[in-house]
Amino acid sequence: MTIDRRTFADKPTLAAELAEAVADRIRAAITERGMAAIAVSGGSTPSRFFQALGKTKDIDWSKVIVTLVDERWVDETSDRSNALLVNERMLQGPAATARFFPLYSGGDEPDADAVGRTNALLADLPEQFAAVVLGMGNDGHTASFFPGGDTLDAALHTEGPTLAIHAPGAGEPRITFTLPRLLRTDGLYLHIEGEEKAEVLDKALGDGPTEDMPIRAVLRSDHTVTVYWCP
Ligand SMILES: O=C(O)C(O)[C@@H](O)[C@H](O)[C@H](O)COP(=O)(O)O
Repeated sequence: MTIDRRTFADKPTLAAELAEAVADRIRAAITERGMAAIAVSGGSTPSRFFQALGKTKDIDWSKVIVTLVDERWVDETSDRSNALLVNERMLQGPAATARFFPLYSGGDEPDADAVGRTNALLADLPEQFAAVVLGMGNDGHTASFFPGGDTLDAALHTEGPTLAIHAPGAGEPRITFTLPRLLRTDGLYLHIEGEEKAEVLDKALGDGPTEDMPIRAVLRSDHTVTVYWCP
């Protein structure tokens, strides 16, 4: 478990610095492997970071695949859609030529057919992500690894690449990359803002079961986690 905690003065500074770190990972992956894939989180925190990254000009965006670490099971017209957020905030301007792999594949429920359709699309992803950017909820969830999730154990321990998960705190049904798949990444970032989330992170770094705070499975993994935080 290696946690590299970085503190920034404010949200715009954090967004610019995180965008630069992810851009560096993308450029390095393109140089080494000819292409780059990144997986990003939805929610309310990443908007500024998406805009900063999407404006980056010195990336060959046509060699970049963008996907989500998790998605709410809603179509892309819903204001709950993480795909909508990424499309509106990141995949504009220079980044508009990137390919986007959605996790939502239609229908009311992420049933076996629907998840099968998503996983078939994701077969075109490179083996290794250049960067994975996680968020965290105040209940200690990350991606859609929610406390009380009906498939939490499988989400934390199987190859996936994705699976459906339902949880009391999740709102709608979710689809999420599994943790083993997300850990196949060059850079692993946790983007959190505000005092409350710093306290949640401190608690998660302490002793206690993973099921209570699933972010612990990430923090206790072999991968270095670089935390980007600002007040
Ligand atoms: O789709 C989602 O909800 C997520 O990807 C989720 O894991 C998110 O990162 C956290 O819930 C933090 O969300 P906020 O940034 O809104 O606090």
